[in-house]
Formats: sequence, C-alpha cells, structure tokens
Amino acid sequence: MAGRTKQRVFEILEEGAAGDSASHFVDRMLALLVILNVGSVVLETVPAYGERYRQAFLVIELVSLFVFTVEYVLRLWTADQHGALRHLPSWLARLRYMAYPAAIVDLLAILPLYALLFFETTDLRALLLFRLVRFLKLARFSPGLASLGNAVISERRALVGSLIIIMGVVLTSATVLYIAERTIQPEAFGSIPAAMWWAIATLTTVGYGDVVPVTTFGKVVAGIVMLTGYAMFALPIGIVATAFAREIHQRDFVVTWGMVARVPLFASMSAAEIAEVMKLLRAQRVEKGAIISRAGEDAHSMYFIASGRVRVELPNQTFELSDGAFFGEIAVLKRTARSAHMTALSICNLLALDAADLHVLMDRNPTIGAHIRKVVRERIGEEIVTPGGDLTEEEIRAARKASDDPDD
Ligand SMILES: Nc1ncnc2c1ncn2[C@@H]1O[C@@H]2COP(=O)(O)O[C@H]2[C@H]1O
Repeated sequence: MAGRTKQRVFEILEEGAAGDSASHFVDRMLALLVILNVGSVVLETVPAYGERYRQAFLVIELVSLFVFTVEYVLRLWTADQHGALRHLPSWLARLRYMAYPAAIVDLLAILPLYALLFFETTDLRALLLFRLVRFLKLARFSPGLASLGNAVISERRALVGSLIIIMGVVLTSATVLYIAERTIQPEAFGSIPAAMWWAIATLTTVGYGDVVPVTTFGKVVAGIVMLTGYAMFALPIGIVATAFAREIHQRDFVVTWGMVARVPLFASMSAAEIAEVMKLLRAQRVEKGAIISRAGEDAHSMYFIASGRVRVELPNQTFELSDGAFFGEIAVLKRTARSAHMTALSICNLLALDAADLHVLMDRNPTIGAHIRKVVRERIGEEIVTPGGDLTEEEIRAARKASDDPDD
C-alpha cells in the first residue's frame, strides 16, 4: 500500500505520463508559485510597492516556504523510484538524488527562507539574489529549457573552444590599442586591462562610445576589431542554436514513413496503408531507465519500438525487446492490467498506438490482426488464456504482487 502511494506521488511529481491530469495540475501550480515568487521579488524593489505590500510579500514567501519544503521532502522520499536509482537502497538513492542539479536548485530555493526565520528579520531584500534562484525551478517544468541546458552541456567543448578564441581576440586587440593609444589617452588605454574594457565593448558590438581610439592606427585596428566581433560571436550562438534545434527535434520526433515501414509488422503494407497507420501512431521519446508502464497498471496503449531497447519484467521471466518489436498489446487486447514492468534500457523512440486505434487497425487489416494475435499466443501461451479470453486471475494477481513488492 505504502509502495503504491509512493509510486503515485512519484508519478505526480516527477514522471507525469501523457494524460495524467493530477501530475499536470501539480506541475502547473508549482510553476505558477515560482512565477508569483519571482514577480514579488522584483516588485518588492519598487519603493512604492515594497512598503505598502510588505505583509503580502511576506505571506507569499511563507506559503512558498511551506509548499517548496513539502515538495522537496516528497521528492526526496520518492527518489528511489527514479529509473536510474531504483536498483539502489532507498537511503543511497536519496543521497544520490540530492546531488542532482534540479534537487540542488530545490534545496537552494528553500534554504534562504529558513535563514530568514533563523535571523528573525522581515527584510526580505537581504536575501534577494538567493530568492531569485527559484527562477531556475522553472527548468523542471519547461522541456524547452531543459533541452537548452542539454544543448549547452553537449556542446561544452565547442563552446569552451570559441570562448578561448574570443578571449584571444580581446587580449590581442586590447594589447594593440594599448601600444597605439597609451601615451595619448593614458586614462582609457594606460594598461592592458583598461584597454580590454574597450575591446570587449567593441567586439560585442555594444560600443558605449565612452572610450574611442583617436590615432589613425588605433582607428584602423578598431575597424578590424568591429568586423571580427560579428564573426566571433556568431560562432557560439550558431553552436548553441544548432544543438538546441537538434535536441528539440529528438524530443518531439516526428513519426516518419520510414520509421513505420521498418517495423516488421507493417513491412508488408502498401505505401497508402502505411500512410494511414502513421496517422494513428504517436511519437514518444523515453529516457534511459524510465519506466514505461508497471505491472498491474491499467493499459491505454501499446507500443512499437522505432529505436532503442526495452526490458519486459514478468513475475518469473525477463525479456529484452529492441528495434521493430512491439509490446503492451496483451493488456490492451484482453482489457486487463499490464502483465509486466516495462523499462527503457536505452533512450527509446516509441510509436504509441491507443487501444481504440489498435482495434481499428486490426479490423481494417486482418493480416496484421492475425500476426498480433499469433505473437500474443506465443508470448502468453494457450494454457493461461481462459475460455472468456482474459488472462487468468492467477497471472493478474502475480502481476499486481510484483508491482507492490519492489523496494518499499
Ligand atoms: N513472454 C513474453 N515475451 C515477450 N514479451 C512479453 C511476454 N509476455 C508479456 N510480454 C509483453 O509485456 C507486456 C506487458 O504489458 P502487457 O500485458 O500489456 O503486454 C505485454 C507484452 O507485450
């Protein structure tokens, strides 16, 4: 029972499946609270509001402290449900989870408030910068932000490379301008660090105009630096933009004709039939270690593996399925609970087919219907199919037990 509660809390907080309205609601509420917080931090600094609404700002802060603390404690409690941490003892899973960047941000989002209580001050402005860390919590609720983070991390080497090039150009241009202008404008170009201010303002095309070269040589160098600036900064921007586009594309990958045609089950279909099937399939990207479905759960769809590997854990056997295979069809066809745990062993691109659409597909295409039924027969065996066509009570009980037992 406790295991089921923990699993549900985890699903609501961390792993909202498509269509899980409780999970989406909690995500939205938490994101709203973060936005309210950031808004109040910013408005507090406006003198006209800071004093007048002091009490209201304090209430927002204290409510946030309560909600974010409960959120953090629950995330810590359910840490051992994460795909990558499930094999660890609960205490170790929690310790490892605490080192996740998102968990660190969650902790930093509540710590300053405890400092506030501890130091018995009501001047929230003292903790201004710390409180704005909460803004980072939004990354958890925005897949786009997470993709941007992934893009920067995956291109870190190229970005460090372009940063070194930029630093080299800043240093060279500042040194040349120092040589050219130091005697004429000692206050602006009297040292290399001083000249670097001019170099950075010029290279970034900001051009404050507070410091300008006056010698002909200085002006020629400045012209070159201005032109180089565009090229220099286009480099990291291009790197991040390309990686970001790639990340987004991988996340919401499009179901293509080739992808469907590669699934052996559909290989014999005509192009027109494949085009029809494509309309029924939904693309779903699953991270490595994520649980796709649990034994004993209600089933709403079956899946085809476009790419990746999936582990199917039956109560007494474990199978591995890969590209082109399908799974999750038994519960959908028999209208029973899932008979196995299904976990992604690698990043998986799945094609999900809703229960109603599976029946449409099988009715429309008897060959596919017969093939799926044949695979089901091979998988579960004739002997455990009751005359009514349902899985035996014994198998369902075994599946439910398997989902209750693990690591409470
Ligand atoms: N013996 C088996 N071999 C391979 N896959 C299986 C086997 N038994 C069950 N499965 C798959 O595991 C899935 C678990 O969820 P379902 O019961 O919906 O559908 C099941 C099948 O797709």
